[in-house]
Parts: sequence; C-alpha cells; structure tokens
Amino acid sequence: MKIDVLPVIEKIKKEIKEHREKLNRKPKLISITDDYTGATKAYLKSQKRIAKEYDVDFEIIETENLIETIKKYNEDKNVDGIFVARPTKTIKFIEVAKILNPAKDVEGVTPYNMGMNFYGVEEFVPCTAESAVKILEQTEELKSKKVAVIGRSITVGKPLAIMLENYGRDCTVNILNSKTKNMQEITKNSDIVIVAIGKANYVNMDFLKEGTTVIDVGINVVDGKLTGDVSKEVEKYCSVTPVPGGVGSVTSAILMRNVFRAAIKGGKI
Ligand SMILES: NC(=O)C1=CN([C@@H]2O[C@H](COP(=O)(O)OP(=O)(O)OC[C@H]3O[C@@H](n4cnc5c(N)ncnc54)[C@H](OP(=O)(O)O)[C@@H]3O)[C@@H](O)[C@H]2O)C=CC1
Ligand SMILES: Nc1nc(=O)c2c([nH]1)NC[C@@H]1CN(c3ccc(C(=O)N[C@@H](CCC(=O)O)C(=O)O)cc3)C=[N+]21
Repeated sequence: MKIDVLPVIEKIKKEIKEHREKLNRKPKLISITDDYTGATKAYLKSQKRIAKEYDVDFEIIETENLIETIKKYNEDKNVDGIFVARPTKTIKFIEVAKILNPAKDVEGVTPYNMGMNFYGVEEFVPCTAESAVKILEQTEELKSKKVAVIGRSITVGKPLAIMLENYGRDCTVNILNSKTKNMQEITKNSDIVIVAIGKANYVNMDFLKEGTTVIDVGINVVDGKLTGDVSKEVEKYCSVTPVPGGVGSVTSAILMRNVFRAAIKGGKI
C-alpha cells in the first residue's frame, strides 16, 4: 500500500497561511551550492517551483567560495533563510554549519539547532527528518514502536533518530550504517523501517516482515527518473511512501514553512 502524504502537506500549508497573514511581506530564501549536479540540482529546481507556489522570494547561488558567500547573507537584512546543499565539494560541510547564522538556518544544520533537537526543542530541524516524522505521526501511534533507520547522515538519519526517541514519541531506535552486521535481522524485527542511503531499489522484502511501515527517503536519478531506495515489490506487502510523491514533497513544504518562521522571528534565535 502507498502512504498518502497529502494530508501532511495540507497541514503545513495551513501553518504557512497563518504565518503569511502575520508577516505581511514576502520572505526570502537563498539556496547555495558549490556542486550544482545530481540530487542537489533536482532539489534546488523543485525548491524554485515550490517557492513560487508559496510566494517566497528565492535565489540559487552557485559559488566556489561558500564561506564568504554565507557570511555575506548572514548579515543581509533582506534574507530570512539560508539553505546550503549537501554534499559540499570545496570544503567539509561542518565548516558551513559552524559559520551559518542559526537564526537563518532553515534546515537546522548548525550546532545550535542540532543541539536544540537533542534537548527536545524542534524549532529548526533538518526538513527531511521532520518530513519523515510528520508522515509517521499521521499514519500511526508511535509510542514504544521499534524503528530501524538505515543511514546515519547529519541531515537525515541522525536527527531523525533523535526526533523519534524524543519524549512524547518514545520510539526505540536502531541507527544502521554501511558497516552494520546482520542488517536484515534488525530490520525484520522492526515495526517501522526508514531508508535513507541513496542506493536505488536497495531494500526489498528480504529486509522486511509483512505489514511493516516503510519510509523511503532515497532520491536517485535512474534513467532520468526519480527512484527511491526501496524496491517496488515492497508496496504489495507493506505500507510505503512513494518516490516521487512522498518524503521529498513534504520536505520542500517544510523548508518553506521554516523560511516564514525565520522571517517572523526576525533574526532572533
Ligand atoms: N526525500 C528527501 O527530501 C531527501 C532525500 N535525500 C536522499 O536520501 C538519500 C540519503 O541522503 P543522505 O543521508 O544525505 O546521504 P549520505 O550519503 O550523506 O548518507 C548515506 C548514509 O547511508 C549509509 N549507507 C550507504 N549504503 C548503505 C548500506 N548498503 N547499508 C547501510 N547503510 C548504508 C551510509 O553509511 P556510512 O555512514 O557507513 O557510509 C550513510 O550513513 C539520498 O538518496 C538523498 O538524495 C536526502 C535529503 C532529502
Ligand atoms: N542540505 C541538503 N538537504 C537536502 O534535503 C538535500 C541536499 N542537501 N542535497 C540533495 C538532496 C536531494 N534532495 C531532494 C529532495 C527533493 C527532491 C524532489 O524532487 N522533490 C520533488 C518531489 C519529490 C517527491 O515527490 O518525492 C518536489 O519537491 O516536488 C529532489 C531531491 C534533498 N537533498
């Protein structure tokens, strides 16, 4: 069965509408990349479309000098939100995270916003992590569920695992990585499996028991088409988010909501 994410998007749209009424001006998002290719290109293009839909001023900046560019927009009063695409080519992403202004950090990648998530304060958390959590909250009661998160990246796997463990959701989470042994044993023993690895069609029924809720975060471009990390056959036995039309479509809506949030906070953390 395919999981329908439209109700989640509707809720976010409602939040954005309330913010817009409060704000009374167009907020502005700057998306910066030093490697405008592949999944980054796909995402920035879809950001452009969605920014227009939500009436957000939007600009893509391609640069080889991330640090100077970020410093400039950190100070620019006309810019409410700054997004920097991963992976970065010219410097390590942590250098970006260290200098980005937390008040404009609409993807929650700075140590300040990451740390707040550890405290259970989820104001700016990585949009994809929030997207997966919002979809799950819509589909089922999370309390005491056993969850396997495959992938441990700083913008997806790790913050997502923390959010699911935070008080109120109370899941028990395993975070799996490329060195994990007996992966299939762990995933088969889970109620919920979240796949965020970037390998097309990698997870099939060998990893899952029937009836598992599966969240497919993967965005891979195969023969020019968006393809997830979960194989199509899984849909017959499990509830699974489609690609496209799943996690990715919620992610961009959350990013836009965060731009409104940052604008309303007016530069304060
Ligand atoms: N839908 C959306 O909105 C978004 C989608 N994405 C997509 O999600 C996917 C993951 O993104 P991201 O987290 O940024 O990617 P990264 O490349 O940063 O991280 C991938 C993670 O997957 C792990 N991994 C890779 N292969 C395996 C394997 N065979 N078994 C177990 N773990 C494995 C890696 O392990 P190790 O650490 O050991 O190397 C790593 O932790 C990509 O396809 C990306 O395009 C990303 C962001 C948003
Ligand atoms: N700092 C950072 N954060 C990211 O979240 C991030 C990143 N870097 N680098 C690249 C990957 C890839 N990624 C995509 C998300 C959505 C679509 C996409 O196409 N979305 C469509 C729909 C897709 C769908 O429906 O599933 C849309 O928004 O309309 C593509 C790619 C984000 N990433």
